[in-house]
Parts: sequence; structure tokens; C-alpha cells
Amino acid sequence: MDLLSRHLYASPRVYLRELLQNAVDAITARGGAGGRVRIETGGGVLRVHDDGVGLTEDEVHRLLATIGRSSKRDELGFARHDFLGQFGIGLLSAFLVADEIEVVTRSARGGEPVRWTGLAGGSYRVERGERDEPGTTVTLRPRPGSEDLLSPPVVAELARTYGSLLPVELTVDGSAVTGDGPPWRRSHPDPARRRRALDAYCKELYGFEPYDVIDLDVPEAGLTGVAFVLPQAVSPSARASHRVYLKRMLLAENVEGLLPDWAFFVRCVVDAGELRPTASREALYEDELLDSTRAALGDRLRQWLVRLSETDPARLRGFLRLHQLGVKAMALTDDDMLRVVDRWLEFETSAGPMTLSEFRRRHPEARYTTSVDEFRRLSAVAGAQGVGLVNGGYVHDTEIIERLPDIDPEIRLTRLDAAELTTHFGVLDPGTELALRPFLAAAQRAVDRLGCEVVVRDFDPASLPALYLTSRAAQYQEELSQARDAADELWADVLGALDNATKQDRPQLVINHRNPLARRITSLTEDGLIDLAVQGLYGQALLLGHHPLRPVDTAVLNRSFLGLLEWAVHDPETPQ
Ligand SMILES: Nc1ncnc2c1ncn2[C@@H]1O[C@H](COP(=O)(O)OP(=O)(O)OP(=O)(O)O)[C@@H](O)[C@H]1O
Repeated sequence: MDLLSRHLYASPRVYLRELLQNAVDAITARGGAGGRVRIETGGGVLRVHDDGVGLTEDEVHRLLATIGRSSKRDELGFARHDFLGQFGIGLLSAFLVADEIEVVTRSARGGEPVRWTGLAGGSYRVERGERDEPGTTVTLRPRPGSEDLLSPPVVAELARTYGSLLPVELTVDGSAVTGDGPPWRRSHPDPARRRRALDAYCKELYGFEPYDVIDLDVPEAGLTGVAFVLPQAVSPSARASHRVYLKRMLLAENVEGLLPDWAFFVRCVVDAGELRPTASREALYEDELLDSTRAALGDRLRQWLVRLSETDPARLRGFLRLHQLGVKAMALTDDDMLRVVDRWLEFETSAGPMTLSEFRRRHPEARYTTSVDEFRRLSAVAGAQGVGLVNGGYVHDTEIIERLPDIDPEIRLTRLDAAELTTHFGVLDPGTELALRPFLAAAQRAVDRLGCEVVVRDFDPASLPALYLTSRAAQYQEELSQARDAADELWADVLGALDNATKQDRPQLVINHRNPLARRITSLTEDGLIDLAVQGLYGQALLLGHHPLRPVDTAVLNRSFLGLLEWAVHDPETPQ
């Protein structure tokens, strides 16, 4: 008894739910229509009266006095469809708040009225009861310490919470608790007024005005309800929970797992006839039906979005601004969603914010980067060479871009290899090239030990003196050599063998011949100054491109900065 009554339920507040549930089931068993449940709180006791089917003395012994017995299962032990209860333990929850449960009942099938008194210790007695009409009255006297839970305001609140949508007439001390049933099933003169009523319902429940309201309907689960679209962005990792009624009795206000994980941008209220509760009635039982219901609800949200894209693009854009992460997550597995993203969601591109489909129209051979840094580094340069660049560095973006051929095999958006940009840069004419030979040799010496190669090219934007480019192969080389430094001997050997197998492909420092300062540097003749200037260009290109700085890079940057200062302020009288 202790195990069942104290360890199964999260809170003693459920006692009222269980009593209500039994009363409603008894009314259902009697044929349903016109049943009434009255709760009374006077005189320091709680009374729940129903005009349901009642119990004969025989049934009292069999059903009330035996834990785990229930009239609501069939011969094979399956829950009978129409009832809320099934486990035969619910009444015990009354022992959470009382030491004694009294049931006075008279069966609609005849026989004398009976009084059953159950004690928390496990014993019970059955006597003759007093009752004129068929039905049942359950009486609880609060255990010291539980008075509050049985007090009039708390009882009224609990009755409202659990029972306000029940299909019977329910009153607490004479005031009606039940009304017109689920708000989403009430009839309204026109859709606008219905929408206003549902907005108000959402506000009352969740405290927000919904961005939109989506009707839900999953016949196989006997489910109807509404999804309220949140008017504010939420973290996709926050588990969305929903208000679930089973056969119009509240199951819980925070049920998880009713919708697919990606649907974090809605809060739902649903009533389902066919979904099953766990024994504590605080969560949904994970079975195939819940699985398929979840999929069907996901489908419903998806259809809503696709429809919105066809009928109200402005509203869709507003929605996407709020909830793009959820939509992108959907697009990873869903083709329709991917089309919505392709057509409506703006990405960061070298031509400013733009949808992928629009961007592809303008740049049929566009490229994408897989990190924000790489995009920042190269978008201006790529843009100036006429190479369209999309930033695939934000959450889900690369995966989305790479999935585009699934909706159209013609789509060509390939990953940028920074080294390929140099193929768009102009080479110098042979005369200039020849004249620069001595400078190039000195420049190469200046950055040789930094593992980089110097070239001079002619490219836009002219304001950029130099650009540091790492090809993918060069990045791989760099990672390999860092791993080798950090690895122990065995792994260093293995990694070393790998290193030898790949061809040397070094990062490039591309000096821009179109930039006036860079051009003046290429005409320097003095070795010491070339050293400082080229290392300065190197450091500046690293910083500008947000490349990671190794200790050796920082040292070079320092050295060139101080050296150049020295040059700038040196006294022409003293030899350098
Ligand atoms: N108000 C009532 N009127 C008629 N019968 C009742 C009433 N309350 C309880 N019973 C009988 O007592 C049985 C046991 O009730 P109990 O609440 O323990 O379990 P249950 O409702 O069958 O299942 P669950 O544990 O899922 O609530 C019920 O199956 C029902 O036959």
C-alpha cells in the first residue's frame, strides 16, 4: 500500500484526479449521458458524489478491497476502451492525503446500499450503507498535515485543472467546473472569432499570444487539439512539453515526446482517446501508436509550413526569422522542408543576405565555405573575382547545402578550395615577372621557415596588399604536423609515413601587385628591409584572415613590427 500510494505518484495532488476519474468511469459504465459529479468540501471533509453505476456488496469485496482489481479490464486483461482507469490502484492514491477512505455505494443493478471503509494499514470493513439512488459517494477526512490539500480553494483548483474539459457535469460546492468542452471544438460564428478565442485560450494557458494556431487531428489516436506557434525564438535544445488530455481528463501539463524533437517552436494542447497513460498517469506510454501519432503531428506542422509558403510568404518569412533553427533541422531529413529553406531562408553570401535559390540563379557556379571564419576571410576576395560564395558555417548550413542535390540533381554548389582562387588572379606579364625575380627570392627567404610560399599576382580588391591562402591539402598537412608533434613515438612514426605519402602543398602568401603599397615593397632592393616588409605583410594577412597564429607567427609579427618602427624613426646619420 505504501509502495503504491507514496512511490508511484509525483505529487499527492493526484488524489483528486483519481477520484474524479472513478466517478466519470462509473457514469460511463451506467450509459454515460447526463451524469453528474458533485464535490463538496464542507465540515472538514471532502465528498465526491457520482450518479454512476455504483457497486454491489459482492463487487465491493472484489473490486474495492483488492489491490490491482479493476472492473475496467476485459477477461484478457486489456483496458476496456471507454474507461479512464484500468490498473485497479487509483483509489489507493487517496491514502496520500487521508488515513481512511469511506465509500457509500448503491448499484444501479440492484441490491442493498453498502458502506466500505478502508484503512491505510490495509484492513477494511463492509457494512450496510444508506443511499436512495444508485451511485457512489467517497468521503475523505484529511490526515493531519494534509488539510491544505483538501481545503476548498485547493480542491476547486485541482478540479479545474484536471476536470474542466470532462464530458460530465462537474461542480465544486455548487459552482460549475465543466463548461463547453475543449476550446478547439467549440463552434464559432466565423474563423476570425474562433481564432480570437483560441488566442485568448493560449494566453491564459501559456501566457503568450501565438504567432499562429494550427489545428491538429490524428484519427487513429482519437486525437484533436491545437498547436500554438511561439511568438519568440526559443532554444532548440529546450525540451518542448505539451498539455495532454486523455479522454478529456488532464494527463499532465508538461508531457514530453508527443511531437518530434524538431518541433520545438510550438506548444500543443491535445485530447486523445486512444493513447495510453503510464500507470502513474503522468506521462504517455511509449508504444507504436504514440510513435505514429508523433509522426502524424510532425506531418501536420510540415504541411502548415508548406501551405504558408504558398499562400502567405510574408508570414512565412516572419516565422522563419523566429524559428529558423527548427526549420533547418527539419530540412536535414525532409525534402519539402529543404525546398522551403532553399526558397525562403536567407543565407550569408558574398552578395549580401540572399536565399540559396536566388543566389544560384545569379551564380550558377557558386561555392560555399564550411566555416564562418573562412567565409569572412575570403568572401570579399572571392566576390571580386566573380566567384559567388555562401557561408555554410552556421549550424546545419553546410549539411543543408550538401543535401540540395536531393531535391534537384542539377544544383551545383561546391565547396570552396581557397587555393583555387589564385587561378582567378591575374598573372603578371613576363617582363614584370622577370624583374621581380630577385625580390621574390629574398621574399621567399623571409618566410621560408614559416612554411609558406610567396607569389605575386594581380587581383581585386586593390586595397588588399596581400592574402594568405591555405588549400585544403595544406590545412591537412598542418593538422598532421601538429598531431605528430603532440603524439608519442609510435604514432609519430605512423603519422610521419602519412606525411611523406602526401605531396607537399604549402600555404601561399599572395602579394597583390594591384595594391600601391605592395607594389612599392616589390621594388625594394635592400635585403633587410624586404625581410621586415614581407614578414609584415605575412602577419597582416594572417590577422586579416582570422587565421590562427602559431607562436612562431607571433614572434615574426613582433619582430617585423619593431624592425619597421626602427626603420621609420632611425637616424640617417647612424648606419643601420
Ligand atoms: N465511484 C465509483 N463508482 C463505481 N465503482 C468504483 C468507483 N470507484 C472505484 N470503483 C471500482 O473500484 C475499482 C478499483 O478502483 P481503482 O481506482 O483502484 O482502479 P481503476 O479505476 O480500475 O484503475 P486505475 O488504477 O487505472 O485508476 C474500479 O475498477 C471500479 O470498479
